[in-house]
Amino acid sequence: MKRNASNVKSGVAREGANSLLHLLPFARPYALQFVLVFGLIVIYNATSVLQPYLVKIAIDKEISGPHIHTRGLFLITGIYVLVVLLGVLANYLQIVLLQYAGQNIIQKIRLELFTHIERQAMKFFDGNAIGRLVTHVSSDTETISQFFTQFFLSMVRDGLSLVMIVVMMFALNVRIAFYAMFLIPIIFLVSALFRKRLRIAYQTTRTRLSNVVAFLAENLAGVRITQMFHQEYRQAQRFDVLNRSHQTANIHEYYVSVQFNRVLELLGNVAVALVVWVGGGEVLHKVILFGTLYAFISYVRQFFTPINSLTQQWNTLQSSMVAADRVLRILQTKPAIEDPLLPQEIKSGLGKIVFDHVTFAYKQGENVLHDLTFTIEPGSFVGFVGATGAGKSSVMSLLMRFYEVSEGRILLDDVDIRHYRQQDLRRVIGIVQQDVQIFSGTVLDNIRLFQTQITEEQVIHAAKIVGADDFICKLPNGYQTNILAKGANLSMGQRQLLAFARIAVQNPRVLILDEATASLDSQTEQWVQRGLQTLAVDRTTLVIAHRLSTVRAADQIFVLDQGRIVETGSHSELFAARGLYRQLCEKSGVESAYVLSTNM
Ligand SMILES: Nc1ncnc2c1ncn2[C@@H]1O[C@H](COP(=O)(O)OP(=O)(O)OP(=O)(O)O)[C@@H](O)[C@H]1O
Repeated sequence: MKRNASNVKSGVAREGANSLLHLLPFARPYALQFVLVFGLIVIYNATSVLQPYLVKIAIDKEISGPHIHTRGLFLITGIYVLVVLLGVLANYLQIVLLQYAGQNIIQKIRLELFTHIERQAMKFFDGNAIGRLVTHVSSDTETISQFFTQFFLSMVRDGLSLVMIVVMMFALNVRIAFYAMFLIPIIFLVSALFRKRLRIAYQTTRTRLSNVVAFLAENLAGVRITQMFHQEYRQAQRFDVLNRSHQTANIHEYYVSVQFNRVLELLGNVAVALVVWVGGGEVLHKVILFGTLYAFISYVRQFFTPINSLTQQWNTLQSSMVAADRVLRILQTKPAIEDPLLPQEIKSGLGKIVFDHVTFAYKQGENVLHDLTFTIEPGSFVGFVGATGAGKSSVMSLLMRFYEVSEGRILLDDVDIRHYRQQDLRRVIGIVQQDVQIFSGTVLDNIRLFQTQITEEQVIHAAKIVGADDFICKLPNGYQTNILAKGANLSMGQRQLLAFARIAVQNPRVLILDEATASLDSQTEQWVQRGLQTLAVDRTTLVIAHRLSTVRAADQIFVLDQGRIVETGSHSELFAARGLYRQLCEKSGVESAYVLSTNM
């Protein structure tokens, strides 16, 4: 069992390492910077090991020698200062270059990730929570950059530093060097023991922090519901539990880290004591000079810094591997819907729509639409009605090609929509949903969706057509008014009118209204209806409405039931047929009153 677990673990590590390798091409353009960084690290390390050696020369030759050489002492002090300055400069340049490369690498990975996510079909978003995608684009890329900056830096700088220190010690005196090395196996043993504890502590803290963040994101998004159901106290308690568990993990992480550092410090001091004991004896017996002993003490002290740093880097490596794995998994997910190699131009047709034996399933084997066949004539106004879950929105999603049909085909102006480029298709089909998406920016930006080639005059003209101009002009800065997050400073009806203006600007030949008026009060619904009527002129318009009044004037109404079209006809035909449509009308009191009055 244990073996299995370790096999799984090594498999995960291998995958993580492979993922990091796959991301290396992002670092390739900065190869020169990395080479320069390497050179600068060598200079910096050389200056570090040179410093104790210069002091040794000063002590042995100039201070404790038979003659006092003030000039020599001055010269060595000067060289020492120059060496220190060179080290500082090399270190500074190395950090700047490495950060430059690291930040450029994340910027490129982030852009690639974002554009890749944007190209994905809706199926991808069904399986990947938005919160997680945000984490991948923001913090996972940041973690990967630490691999290029911290991990790479530490491996080269600290690894080289250890080698240089050991070489210097052996060059100075082999016997004392052996004594100084005496503790190395113990240091490695301690490091290995702590590495595991540090890794677990680090991962626990990260996991608990992401729980806190996920809870926070979910709750802030649903804060209205929390307030509506007076759940503030209960949610705060749940948050407190998560927050405390993160606090405990964080304190434990520091505790392990401090323990490790102190043990290392203790071992370092034991090593110094050993060197003082053995080296001091050698000085007394005049085998070595005092300066050499000083240099040894300095090297032993220097020796522990890279060991500490290298041990800590395992955390960076582990988290970079996990992050690289997640990022790569997204980058390697091919969009479920691809454009054809030789796309067909969308000709200026009128917007005829044909569903030809269309069957569709979100999950294989669970069909939600069954063998739908119908034709919508260009410029007509059709309604889709049916109980919740009947499949109305799914029909529209297929027409927009957010999902791919499982069987059959959909034609727009007699061409299978799979022969068009998705961009072209969506340019000629406009959709307005009940929940209007508002972006940060001005009213103008939101209507023209940041397409600056659309002039302000065109935007104003579009707003006038749908009747949005009136309320926009009353806003503090008119079209230049900044809209608050999620359109908080606009009413639901105003947001709908804004969405209509968006459509009017784009001037698509097909218009889809997905329950656009479902939650408006009757006054607002009236002006939204007026906007809609103007918008629908000369366009094929498909409306989904729970309020049947929205579609009673439709040329044709499709009644859906469990993914099948069960009735088709005009309002009066369907009402007279006394089928499902009539039942739906009678269920909604307002509708039946209207319908009955018009039928009498
Ligand atoms: N993204 C999805 N993944 C899996 N199943 C889905 C998804 N979207 C809808 N469904 C399922 O497909 C069926 C049809 O849903 P659809 O949203 O098309 O119905 P609808 O008639 O528009 O309902 P409503 O009026 O409530 O919006 C339902 O059973 C629903 O649970």
